[in-house]
Amino acid sequence: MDSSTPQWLHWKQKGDTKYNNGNYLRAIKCHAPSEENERVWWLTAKALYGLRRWRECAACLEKIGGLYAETGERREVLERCRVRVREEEGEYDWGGMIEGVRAGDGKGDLDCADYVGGIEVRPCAVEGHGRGLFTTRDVEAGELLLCEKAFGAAFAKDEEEGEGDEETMRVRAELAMGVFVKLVRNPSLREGFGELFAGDEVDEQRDLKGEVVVDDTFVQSRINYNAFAFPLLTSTSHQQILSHPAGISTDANNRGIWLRASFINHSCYPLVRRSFIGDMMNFRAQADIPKDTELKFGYISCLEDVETRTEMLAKYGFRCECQVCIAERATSPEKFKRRKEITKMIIELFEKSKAVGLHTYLDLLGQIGETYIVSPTIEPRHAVVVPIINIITGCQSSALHLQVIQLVQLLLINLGFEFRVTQDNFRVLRWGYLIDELVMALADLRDAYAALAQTELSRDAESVAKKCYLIMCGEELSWEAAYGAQSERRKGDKGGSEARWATEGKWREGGGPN
Ligand SMILES: C[S@@+](CC[C@H](N)C(=O)[O-])C[C@H]1O[C@@H](n2cnc3c(N)ncnc32)[C@H](O)[C@@H]1O
Repeated sequence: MDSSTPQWLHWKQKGDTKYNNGNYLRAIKCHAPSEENERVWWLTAKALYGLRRWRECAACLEKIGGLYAETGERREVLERCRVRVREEEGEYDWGGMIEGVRAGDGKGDLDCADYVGGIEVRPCAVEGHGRGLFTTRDVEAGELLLCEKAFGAAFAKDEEEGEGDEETMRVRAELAMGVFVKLVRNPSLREGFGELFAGDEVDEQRDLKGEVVVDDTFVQSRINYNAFAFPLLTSTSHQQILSHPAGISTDANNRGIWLRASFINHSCYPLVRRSFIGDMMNFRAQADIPKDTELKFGYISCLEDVETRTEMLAKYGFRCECQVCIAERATSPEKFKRRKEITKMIIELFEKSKAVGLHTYLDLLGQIGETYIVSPTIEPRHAVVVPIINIITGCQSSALHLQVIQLVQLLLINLGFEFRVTQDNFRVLRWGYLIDELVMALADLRDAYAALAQTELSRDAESVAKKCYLIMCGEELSWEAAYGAQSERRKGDKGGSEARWATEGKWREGGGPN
């Protein structure tokens, strides 16, 4: 230090350098020893904001406000702190967040706080499952259980610009580098990151003080087990899934890591659904869930067959023994063969536009059902989804509203839902397995009831459809554009449902039951 430099200025300059390098905690330590200097407090407040310590940041700004004249910039940060505190209580401006993602030019780095509702990390009772996320109270289907900002995220370039595997490698490397730099600059974040599952045999280095060394092993071992790809907006990928033949989202090449969400274990029959608005991940309950239940969700697509799922999960170092896997493994090869044959028969009927009545399709769908050895509440009957969706589309084109209603109800039963329908009331009693196609089918149910002037039933069907949409996409605001009165599908475009058939054969207009 130059002897002419006052001590407060020396600490301030040191703190500024640390702050500019993103080393917030050290910045606070440098700034704090100074007297109640306006600029020092302001930098301290900004450092606290960077560390996501909103309440302390607000207290700091209020302190400056009490000592010095107000400035617009400080008022703005104080207001942002207040918004963050409301977010911590579960009050989010979903519309503003969607706008933020759209304005982000391919990046979804949102300035939002985390919300944790009715869940906590606990050790699992099953040996080898480590820790898991459990409900601390009864929760209802659709409830927001977690909204968490990524600890680190890397965003893929546009499809055209990206170069397949090379782009995937770039995104992975960017994520690892971003996490590494963050941990090196902010020692206070190391403990939380270090808590993540890192495999059983990770060889971590310790320094002379016994503290873990932030190196490639420390970062990469945790990224391997906890990071995953995510879309910028799940509402967009929901539409893509419905309109792409193979049901694959083209918008999930970004990669991120979330600390709290990382404690959730896998099941092929998930109880929660994860969705994204930028780098904010939402977990919503997919059913009414009692207190003290372990929440699980699908690490991989649960629509794959059990061999593929087992292979995909092997990279996480475990074999899934959930209810679906157990049932599927116990099903004989003959039953799988029969399932395939019947599905093929249904496709052929469609392709040849044979004049068959709905009862023929219902009979064949029933035969698919007989190839399952347990109830759909245990193992959802995925094999009926594509046929039913296509038969619904066929019925719609012939204005067969009663048949649409019958088919959507059949789909619900095959996915493990239980419901009650009276003359003026349609209510879900038990939530089953949620898939993107179900939202579309429930919107069709709403339209079919409306066409038959069953207004109350149409309203109830829409409310169930909207709840499913909320669970799948995280928010309801985009519902109107996707399925509302002004949406393309209400104007005649059925959201590409015809293309769903293309996985096995091609659906043609005019096919289906008569
Ligand atoms: C993202 S972590 C989940 C949290 C982890 N249980 C913990 O204690 O930190 C993923 C790891 O959890 C374990 N795991 C997750 N789901 C499992 C399941 N269904 N059966 C057995 N182990 C599971 C596996 O070791 C997996 O690699």
